[in-house]
Amino acid sequence: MSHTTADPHPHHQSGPPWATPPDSSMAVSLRGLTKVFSPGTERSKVAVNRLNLEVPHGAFYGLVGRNGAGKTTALSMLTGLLRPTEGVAMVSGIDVWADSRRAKMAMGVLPDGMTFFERLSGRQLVTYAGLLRGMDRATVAQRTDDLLGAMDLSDDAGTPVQDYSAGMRKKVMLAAALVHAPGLLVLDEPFEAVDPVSAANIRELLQGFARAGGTVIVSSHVMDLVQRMCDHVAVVDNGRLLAAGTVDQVRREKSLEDTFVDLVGGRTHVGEELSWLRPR
Ligand SMILES: Nc1ncnc2c1ncn2[C@@H]1O[C@H](COP(=O)(O)OP(=O)(O)OP(=O)(O)O)[C@@H](O)[C@H]1O
Repeated sequence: MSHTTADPHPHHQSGPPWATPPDSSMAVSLRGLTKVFSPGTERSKVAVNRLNLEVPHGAFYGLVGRNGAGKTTALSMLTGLLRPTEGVAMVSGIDVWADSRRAKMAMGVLPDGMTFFERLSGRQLVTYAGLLRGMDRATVAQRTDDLLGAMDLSDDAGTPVQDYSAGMRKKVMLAAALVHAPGLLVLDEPFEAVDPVSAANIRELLQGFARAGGTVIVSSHVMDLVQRMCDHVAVVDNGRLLAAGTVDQVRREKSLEDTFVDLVGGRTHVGEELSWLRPR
């Protein structure tokens, strides 16, 4: 039996399967971005399916979708961490997979659930991230202090990252993503496990960055947060883009949460299906 899901492009066009080329005037332009895991096997999975997206410079873009919708996979292909099966990811006119070194210099990335060099202290980790980007020591030292302060980590700057809580790890990784002041920030679930005071500080920092012309892409499950914080939003489900645009265009007159549930469907009537789940 053939597994048609393994091949997202069954018609084998000769040229690329997108109508217009990537837009190099955008902060991010995705064309036909596709990831098939374990192609040609029974476990074959199309995690991201011909994603097209335009992110203008200065946008604060939210990426929302259910668990397993393909957000992390899409962001990993955009940031040079996971090679696409097909399609193009462009950052400020730089093709991420043709010129990944230059593309990576242009972005700050907070990957999902990844911490590197656990034995370094918070200060060492952020310092290392800065030096790795070719910055001079004095500037790195100044920015590291500023960032650790903004993340409420000054008191723990000397503690090894392996002893940090989940929220503290998230914050120190965010500081490491910001230290070289990139034009584009790509942040996977930046507020997960972060306390409300730190979240408010980070939100303010990111909004200031976007107001100054920087571009931010965040993935999140928290619709209320996206509605309040972002000016644009993209909804993905099953690897496909369901809607994208300004938050007001996407949600129209409703709340983003209601629009999201309408778009992706799938509300289960838990009360009926789990009727056994009742305290006796
Ligand atoms: N390395 C992998 N091998 C096989 N399948 C994978 C792999 N990584 C992700 N997937 C599958 O791809 C789909 C998309 O996963 P992804 O992590 O991108 O979702 P997500 O939208 O980030 O989800 P969440 O909100 O739960 O973090 C899921 O069905 C997942 O099981």
